[in-house]
Amino acid sequence: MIPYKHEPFTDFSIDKNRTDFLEGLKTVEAYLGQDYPLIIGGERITTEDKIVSFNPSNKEELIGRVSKSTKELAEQAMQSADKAFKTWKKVKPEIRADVLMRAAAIVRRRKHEFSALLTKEAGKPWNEADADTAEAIDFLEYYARQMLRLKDGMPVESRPGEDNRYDYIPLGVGVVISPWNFAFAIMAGTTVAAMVAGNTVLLKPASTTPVVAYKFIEVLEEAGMPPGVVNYIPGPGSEVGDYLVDHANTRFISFTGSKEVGLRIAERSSKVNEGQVWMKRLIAEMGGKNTMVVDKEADLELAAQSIVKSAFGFSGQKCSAGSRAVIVEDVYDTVVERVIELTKELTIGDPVDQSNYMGPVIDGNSYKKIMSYIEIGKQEGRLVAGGDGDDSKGYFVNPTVFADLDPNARVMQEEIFGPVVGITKAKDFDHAIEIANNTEYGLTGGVITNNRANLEKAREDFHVGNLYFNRGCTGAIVGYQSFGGFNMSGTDSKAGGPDYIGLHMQAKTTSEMY
Ligand SMILES: NC(=O)c1ccc[n+]([C@@H]2O[C@H](COP(=O)([O-])OP(=O)(O)OC[C@H]3O[C@@H](n4cnc5c(N)ncnc54)[C@H](O)[C@@H]3O)[C@@H](O)[C@H]2O)c1
Ligand SMILES: N[C@@H](CCC=O)C(=O)O
Repeated sequence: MIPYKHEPFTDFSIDKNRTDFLEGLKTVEAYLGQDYPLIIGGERITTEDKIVSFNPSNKEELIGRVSKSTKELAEQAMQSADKAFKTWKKVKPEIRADVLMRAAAIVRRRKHEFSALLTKEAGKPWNEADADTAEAIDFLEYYARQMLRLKDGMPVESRPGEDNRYDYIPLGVGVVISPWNFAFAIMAGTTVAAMVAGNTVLLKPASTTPVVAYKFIEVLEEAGMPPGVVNYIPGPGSEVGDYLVDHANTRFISFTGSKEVGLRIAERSSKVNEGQVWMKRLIAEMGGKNTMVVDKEADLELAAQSIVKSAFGFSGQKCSAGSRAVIVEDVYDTVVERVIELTKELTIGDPVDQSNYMGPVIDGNSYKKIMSYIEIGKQEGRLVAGGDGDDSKGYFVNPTVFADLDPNARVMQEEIFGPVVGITKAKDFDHAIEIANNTEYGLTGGVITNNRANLEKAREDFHVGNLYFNRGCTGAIVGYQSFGGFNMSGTDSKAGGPDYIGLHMQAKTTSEMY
């Protein structure tokens, strides 16, 4: 097997690549508005009640109507996953890994179609959609290889006349609950990490982006996944999610989403229900309130560029987004001025048009939430860019910058999950790190400085799971910058990291005397 290397991003300055992406859009446009069933035990099940997926750039454009799971259907899926586990766990790890490698090849062949679907269903600009698809391919390639690394367990010591072994075995049925913001990569990555380890999966994708998840299950089937190994059961989190989290047969839950839902799952999953003979394992990846720190000895253009890119890439709808900046007072005015200039240059509109840097936010609820935070920001700080939006056709919020905020202001503390960045002034570098740490989250952070001692100070004291020096704080690459955070950002389960697959297994010791 060739060594893992991440999937390169598409260079859209090349004519051929632009044409290919436009072809992808045409392919997707030809299947817009279709109905999609649930997939339980390989069987297609259609329900009357539907989840309706719209294009967030154009509320009138229907992406698809997806059958909606109920508790009864979730129960059926649980039984099917339970049955499939009995055989899937015995399938050789090499064969399980093979399904992922084949799936990666299929997605790679249909790369621009998948990205175009993300542009339509999630409102992703071309480069962001391309990165999401590339990350999905990376998860497939990387986790397949990681499984092969773990398939023979770990070496342990033996004594004369004794053979000791340390093997990894799968856990059981896992519930995978995924978010809409990396509708392909995170949905696919969390699903295949669980299945390649020999578990079976109940996948509940986010209700705003269920179509891309359906298309991915089709890919897994084409790649040789047996029926029942991954069951596709979109449905309301409050009904289907709670039911499966509480279920006595659920062995583990892999959740990615907000702090609020993550904590609810943590609480419910810790309760032992009737018939349950294990403590459920929880992998939770939650929100962030991530800070870009700018020192006085720094490349100030790089600082401004990094703040803007981290804040407004995919309209700030990344858990990694740099939603706050802390700038040392000596360079504060210069950096803020440049951030304002760069922000005002950003283009916003339907991401189908490649020239738009930013597309919409995901839906009406998100639009309302972001606009209400913008009103709060106007009371708390100095609005220096943006501050408005337009939801007449789609959900567009202009990139918004608040300066001169108190570090404890709400817009500096609460996850807004939209194109809003708050800026505050620090007396010196130590003060900047202190402010950067004054949040309940601990996901990503960035430091822009040319001072080696300050970089080392940040390495030790800036308490985040993913810390970046002299670059922005988004865009972790599978296998290179394993991703996951501290504190209220989750269980620091590092997606795309060398120990991630291990979280989906349990170690068994056997000791034989000769
Ligand atoms: N740390 C990470 O790796 C990471 C990655 C992406 C997104 N996020 C976070 O996700 C959030 C945005 O995504 P979102 O809006 O989809 O989050 P969300 O918490 O609203 O929803 C996430 C998933 O949970 C489901 N859900 C809702 N209620 C549930 C319940 N009671 N039981 C079980 N499942 C339930 C939803 O249907 C969805 O599938 C942000 O907070 C962002 O920071 C974190
Ligand atoms: N892994 C992504 C963020 C995922 C959450 O939204 C990044 O590093 O930007």
